[in-house]
Amino acid sequence: MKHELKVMITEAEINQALDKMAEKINRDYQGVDSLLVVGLLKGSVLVMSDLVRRLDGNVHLDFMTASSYGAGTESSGDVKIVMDLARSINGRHVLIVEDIIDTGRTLSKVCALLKTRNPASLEVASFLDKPSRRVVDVPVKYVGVEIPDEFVVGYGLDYDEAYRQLPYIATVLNP
Ligand SMILES: O=P(O)(O)OC[C@H]1O[C@H](OP(=O)(O)OP(=O)(O)O)[C@H](O)[C@@H]1O
Ligand code: HPA
Ligand SMILES: [Mg+2]
Repeated sequence: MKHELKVMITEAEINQALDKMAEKINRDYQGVDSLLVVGLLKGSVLVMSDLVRRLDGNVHLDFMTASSYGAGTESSGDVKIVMDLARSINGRHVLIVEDIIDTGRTLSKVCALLKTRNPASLEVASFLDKPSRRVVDVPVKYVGVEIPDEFVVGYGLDYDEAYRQLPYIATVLNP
């Protein structure tokens, strides 16, 4: 079936939001000798690459794969760590980058796990935030855009793995 998409956030609006997020992050981490940016695959790939290009200082990258949404639009609630980080985060300043925080289950699980590994600091930057859907409370220090309770695709976000490559964010009118 062909999906009908309606643009919610344009490429220009994404870039404006990224500029603001990066400005805050650069201000907060000024003077920190190195920042480890952790992208949660696969959703964070686009925001990760666009955000880190805007960061100053000594930035290192690592990735983790967490997955809870199968083929549908509802989280299974069962968050699996499919691939772990490549290196230790002991004593590191860690910034997790996500495409979206929805129920909060993914970030809650990942933050709890990473906290046990003694980072010097641990914060979250999520491009999208759907606060009305939250089931688990997770502190997100940097948010690009707050959105209403609609299933969105594009800019890393998928519907059954499709549409991640879109340079804008859209709603699916006929899921
Ligand atoms: O706040 P939550 O309700 O947990 O939802 C947010 C998470 O769900 C999506 O990932 P998904 O598990 O679908 O994997 P993906 O990143 O590979 O798309 C999205 O990328 C976030 O990681
Ligand atoms: O709105 C969404 N779209 C795609 N994936 C998601 N994972 C959580 N929420 C969403
Ligand atoms: Mg994800």
